[in-house]
This record gives sequence, structure tokens and C-alpha cells, in this order.
Amino acid sequence: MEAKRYAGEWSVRYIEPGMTIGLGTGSTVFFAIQKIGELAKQGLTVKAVASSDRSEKLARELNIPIVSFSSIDSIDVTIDGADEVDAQCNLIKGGGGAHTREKILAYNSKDFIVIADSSKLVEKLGKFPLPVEIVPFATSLTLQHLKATGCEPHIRQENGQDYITENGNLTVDCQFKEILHPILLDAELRKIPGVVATGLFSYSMVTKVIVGYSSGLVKEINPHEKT
Ligand SMILES: O=C(CO)[C@H](O)[C@H](O)COP(=O)(O)O
Repeated sequence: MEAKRYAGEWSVRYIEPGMTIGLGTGSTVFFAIQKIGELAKQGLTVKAVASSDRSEKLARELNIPIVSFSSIDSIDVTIDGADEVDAQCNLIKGGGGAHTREKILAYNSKDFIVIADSSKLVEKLGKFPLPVEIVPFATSLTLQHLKATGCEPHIRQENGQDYITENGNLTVDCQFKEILHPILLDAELRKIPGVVATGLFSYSMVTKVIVGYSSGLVKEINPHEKT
């Protein structure tokens, strides 16, 4: 947990007065939102759009002004977590079931900052089952098409029932052996009618990844930096 806190708290240095910020979802973002709340209390003026009811509720409790997506043109910076980050900074997201809205936030943000503890760093994506949001219509056919891409698809359950996203859809956790070409796989999955969004986020969307270590060390990875 401390490693998540270090990454989350570090990330708020990229927030400037007057910005519109996107709030992701999850236990790492929790620490970023708390820190933003502290800064707001000290006078930082920002407005925020949230990717989930959970994050919105937390932000409201901390008196961070929340605005609706329809009232803004773009987001200055979105801060969000990840389930896996590969060597190029491609991501798997959606462990918390909010990846469709998170992708909309990231896509509409000038900067997309990913925060993660070091356990999320992997060489290749795919150990973590890939979340895919699907509409709950012709589910068994959609599952067959997902399976044909080379995975074992499982409809996510919560308290013994299908997990329903905030968009009213199902989440299918797709276990691949490994994901060698995340961008191609994302395109292949999105061709299946009924698929709303996958939890694959291309490195091209990512401005930087902030990694927290339990020692207190924080590292920044810039996927676009030439080495
Ligand atoms: O994608 C997400 C939610 O949909 C989260 O960012 C991801 O699951 C990481 O969560 P955590 O910070 O709790 O480890």
C-alpha cells in the first residue's frame, strides 16, 4: 500500500491552478485524490471529472469541485492507475471495472499520467486477465468471438452475480497466455460487435508512468523519451 501512496502523492506535482483534471479509479488513485483534496483545502483551484462513482464520491467528500463531461472541452491532466505496465508502457487496465470511462478520460486529456506500485511492471502484458466491457446482448456469441482470439473469457462476478459496470454492461476477463502485440489485439477485439472497450491502453496515450517502491523510491518512466 505504501508504494501506491508514494506514486499517488508524487503525481499531484503535475497539477497546476485552474486545471481541469481527470480522476481515474482504484486504490492508487485514492492517494492522489486525497492529496488533491489537501491541496484544494490549502487553496488550489481545480475542477475535476471522475471516471467512476467511487472516485466522484471521494472527490466530493474532499471538496474537490466535480464537473460533468458535457461541460468541458478537454482535460489538462488525467491521473490513473494500471493493472500491468509493459516495457513500452502499454497498459492493462480495468481491474476495478472502470476502464471504458477511464479510456474516454485518457483520450481527451492533454497529459495522461499513470501511477503504479512496482509490482505492476511486467516485461509482457497478459498475466493479468484483460478486462473487456461488452453489451449484455447475445452474450454467448460475443464470448465465442472473444475465445477465438486466443483467450479464456470469464464473465466477471461480484457477490455471486454478474458484475454490472456503471454503463450497464458486463465485464469479461480474458485470460491470454501472453499478449505479444497489444495494439493489434486491441484492434482485433474492438472489431467484435458487442465489445464496448478493452482494457488495453497503448503507450501512445501515456505521458508518463510514475512507479512507487516500498522503499520510498519513486521513478518516472517517459515512454516517448529517446534513449
Ligand atoms: O483500471 C483500473 C480501474 O478500472 C485501476 O486503475 C487498476 O485496476 C489499478 O487499480 P489499483 O490502483 O487499485 O491497483
